[in-house]
Amino acid sequence: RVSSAVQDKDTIAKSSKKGKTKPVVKLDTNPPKGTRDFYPEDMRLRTWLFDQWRAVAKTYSFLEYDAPVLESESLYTRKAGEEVTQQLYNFVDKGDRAVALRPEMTPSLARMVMAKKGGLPLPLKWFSIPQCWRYERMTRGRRREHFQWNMDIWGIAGVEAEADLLSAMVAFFKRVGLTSEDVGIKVNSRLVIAEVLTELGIPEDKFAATCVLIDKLEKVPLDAIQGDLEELGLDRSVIEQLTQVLTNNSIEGLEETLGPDSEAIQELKKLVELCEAYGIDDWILIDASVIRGLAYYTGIVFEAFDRKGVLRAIAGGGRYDKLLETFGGDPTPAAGFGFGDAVIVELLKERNVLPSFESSGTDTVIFAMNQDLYKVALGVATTLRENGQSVDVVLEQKKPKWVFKHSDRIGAKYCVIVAPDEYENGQVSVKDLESGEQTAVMIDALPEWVQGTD
Ligand SMILES: OCc1cccc(Br)n1
Repeated sequence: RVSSAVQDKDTIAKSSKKGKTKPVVKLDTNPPKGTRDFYPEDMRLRTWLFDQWRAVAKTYSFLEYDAPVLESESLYTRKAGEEVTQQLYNFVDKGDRAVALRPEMTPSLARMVMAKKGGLPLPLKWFSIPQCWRYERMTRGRRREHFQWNMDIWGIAGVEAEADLLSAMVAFFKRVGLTSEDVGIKVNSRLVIAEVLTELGIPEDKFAATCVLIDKLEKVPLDAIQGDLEELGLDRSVIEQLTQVLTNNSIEGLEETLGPDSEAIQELKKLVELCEAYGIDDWILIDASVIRGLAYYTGIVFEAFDRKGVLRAIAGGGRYDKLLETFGGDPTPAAGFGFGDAVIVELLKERNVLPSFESSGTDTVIFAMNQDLYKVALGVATTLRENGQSVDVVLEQKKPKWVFKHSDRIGAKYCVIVAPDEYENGQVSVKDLESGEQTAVMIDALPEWVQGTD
């Protein structure tokens, strides 16, 4: 029985066969709410972006890993009010298990590291490009999935890890044609907040949730989080004093507040020195207002942004030394970043540095002028493919006009025509689709011809 939802007249096309009306449900061709289809041209862009991410990961000697998109919900049941856990794409499966589509990759990575119980030689530098999910009421029509380049270093306690990660982030920006005029990376340390909260007598077990609240303050006025503050037992004056400190955008300014012995100041100074050694200091800004919305960050945090201030954060990351312990694992230092696929593409389009993806990448379209020569064309196609060309065989009898139009539409470079006259001389006709020049080539000489093409 077709569900009542599709019984309405708009979606049923009546097909009358022998007078019987058999309702045919018209398929809704949209992808599920908040998700995207990637048609070939979209896929070429996505593959190009992932190739840039993989190339940088390789030059930084990071190894690729992956994990299921479906995880136990228990990986994300942190009680710090983070957006990412409040918008979990979760459900109970047919085995009555509480599961979720991963909203981020770091907990899966932590699970994988923990599963090896110290059997993994540290430090490890791993990367992944997982599709991550959230279930947001479509009030704002925002996406529910994105691909996020994750780069993480486990086993290094010093800011050397953060500096290497920042350098990798900059290497990507430079690789895709962005400069430090286009993008900056704000750097802060949650130790700044920790030291201020300690000074104000706030117990350490409230730090994470306070950070999440402060991060929310960037988007909503203080009144909107008053309830959360009271729930945390935080006096409004604490937040006002804290936000005062967070307006600092220099180490010197912070030093006045925190004093020269501050651990936060020491680590920020060292990180800046290392960034100078990487040659990326012109990308880096100290900005004490950067908190990031994930509860598990424990030290340095950073956020890449477009300097015109038009777009949302491009990428973000930081140190999360306690994550494994929250899963019952051994204390293991860790730092990493996440880099979404949507904002960076918006930025590249806006800065006009996105390559064109119109061409299919096909080198040669081949067709037989008549059916008798079809098998000859297949042999020629095989020779061209075995010599490394991407070859599109016209699989049905078509007139040259159609073939040239098709070749042009897919952006092929050459068209090989198998025609009776040339074939009698053991040749095919090759048309250079850019110059329009057409020449006869011996079939036996095609490997050399391929080598001579660009
Ligand atoms: O950046 C937060 C996030 C998580 C999962 C999916 C999407 Br879209 N966005």
